[in-house]
Amino acid sequence: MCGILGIVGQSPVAGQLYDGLTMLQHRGQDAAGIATAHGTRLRVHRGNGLVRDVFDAKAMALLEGHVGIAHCRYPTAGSEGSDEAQPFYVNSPFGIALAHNGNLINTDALRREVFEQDRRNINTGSDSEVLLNVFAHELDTQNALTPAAVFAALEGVNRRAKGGYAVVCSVLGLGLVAFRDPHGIRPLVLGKRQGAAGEEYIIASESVALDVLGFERVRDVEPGEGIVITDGGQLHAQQCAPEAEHATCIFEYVYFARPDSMIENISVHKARMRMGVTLGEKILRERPDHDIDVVIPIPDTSRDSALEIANTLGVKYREGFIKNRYVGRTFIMPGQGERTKSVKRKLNPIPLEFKNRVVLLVDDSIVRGTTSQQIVQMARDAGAKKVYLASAAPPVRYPNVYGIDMPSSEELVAHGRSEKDIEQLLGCDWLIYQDLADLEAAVAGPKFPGRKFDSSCFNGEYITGIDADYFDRIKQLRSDDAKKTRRVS
Ligand SMILES: O=P(O)(O)OC[C@H]1O[C@H](OP(=O)(O)OP(=O)(O)O)[C@H](O)[C@@H]1O
Ligand SMILES: NC(=O)CC[C@H](N)C(=O)O
Ligand SMILES: [Mg+2]
Repeated sequence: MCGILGIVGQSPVAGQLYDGLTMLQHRGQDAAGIATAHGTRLRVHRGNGLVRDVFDAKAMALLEGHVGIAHCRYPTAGSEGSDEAQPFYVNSPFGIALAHNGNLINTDALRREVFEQDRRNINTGSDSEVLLNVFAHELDTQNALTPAAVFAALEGVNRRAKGGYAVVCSVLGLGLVAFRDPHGIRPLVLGKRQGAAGEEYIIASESVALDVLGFERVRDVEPGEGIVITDGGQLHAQQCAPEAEHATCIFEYVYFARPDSMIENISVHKARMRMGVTLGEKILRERPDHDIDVVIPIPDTSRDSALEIANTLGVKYREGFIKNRYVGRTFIMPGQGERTKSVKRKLNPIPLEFKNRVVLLVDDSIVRGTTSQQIVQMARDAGAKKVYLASAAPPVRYPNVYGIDMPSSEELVAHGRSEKDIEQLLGCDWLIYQDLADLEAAVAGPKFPGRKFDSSCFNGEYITGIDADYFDRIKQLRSDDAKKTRRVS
């Protein structure tokens, strides 16, 4: 998952883009970049690393302009190289920089089309560079640079691109353009702020970026909608795709987003708390006479649901694992070796919370099982009498193809295994998963009962439809083995 944002301000925006990007760092730790529009030039600075590593004072000073976009990357396509850091830039038409969160599922076909029909070269393995060139071509055919021309171009993009995409672009001579795929798989939110000379706007992956910069949340960008905010601060919005089923990725609520974000008018924090209540109720249904002494979260993301499980069970909640604040998120690290090593460096137990107790460890999700396998052992080593494990999400059995890098089902611990098999593999005394219907109801909450989500990694139902051979192709390109081979060669 990547983090994206764009700002149209009345004063230089580079510093604000930097601050906003640090609020989205949890969405991508591999690379970061900013592009600003200044007169007739688009200034771009990008590179591998965390936001704080990529930018220094000199780079920031060059990022002049009152309009700009920013990106932090968690790769799902191409390589991890610095040439695939975003924003991407094309000089024709007009000069466009683009930042993309998501993943296209027809990249290969589009790449061929772009080369053969649109006569554009794609220089990297990135799906986002392909998307930029599709947009550039469609805008070029409009022979105008107006909001109406952009909306017509976006109709073309939405016809051609398939998959998950939330996008911000800086178009020289016009302003900021944003759009979201017709199903609204990836999140995108619009905010505004009163400047001295009128309104200033922001568009970002998550509302936390708005909070820190003093923008008020206006609304989500609608699925299939295009938004143009001109350099002068005029906002234009139009639907650019035929109506399609709205299905935001449920994994945003489970793991990706920060709890202090609002996505589609749902508080991520509250959604996670409700997941805890429903899972607590399931535990009580399955084991009314349970012997759990203490509920312990596996920090960070599981905390909200773990607390509510404890409240529902009427059992103590204890922070038994202390997180090293200088180690990032392990799941979005690129290689399995690094992920495995990082769990130990990241989480350390406080033995007195485990000694002679029956502990219920709670995680938000179990994907490859990297975290849970080690944590269960750590709990035993710390003296736990019995170790139970609860997952606030159902078993992840299918690849994600819309912006989460889990391309190969064989790498998923739950793939092809029963819950009993997984319990054994993870080495716990009892493993309990949330049911999918409960997860969906918990996220929808009382305000949006029956709301539909993209839950493909749990049920294998892909909202865009998917070619039968797609999974084999991405497995060859993006499995951990394929990445390892690429790094060595
Ligand atoms: O089964 P796995 O493949 O290990 O993946 C799932 C784990 O990875 C994530 O934690 P992460 O360390 O990325 O971030 P967090 O600190 O936000 O929980 C998630 O919260 C689970 O703990
Ligand atoms: N996680 C994402 O949103 C990734 C964006 C894009 N597919 C890339 O790999 O750079
Ligand atoms: Mg975690």
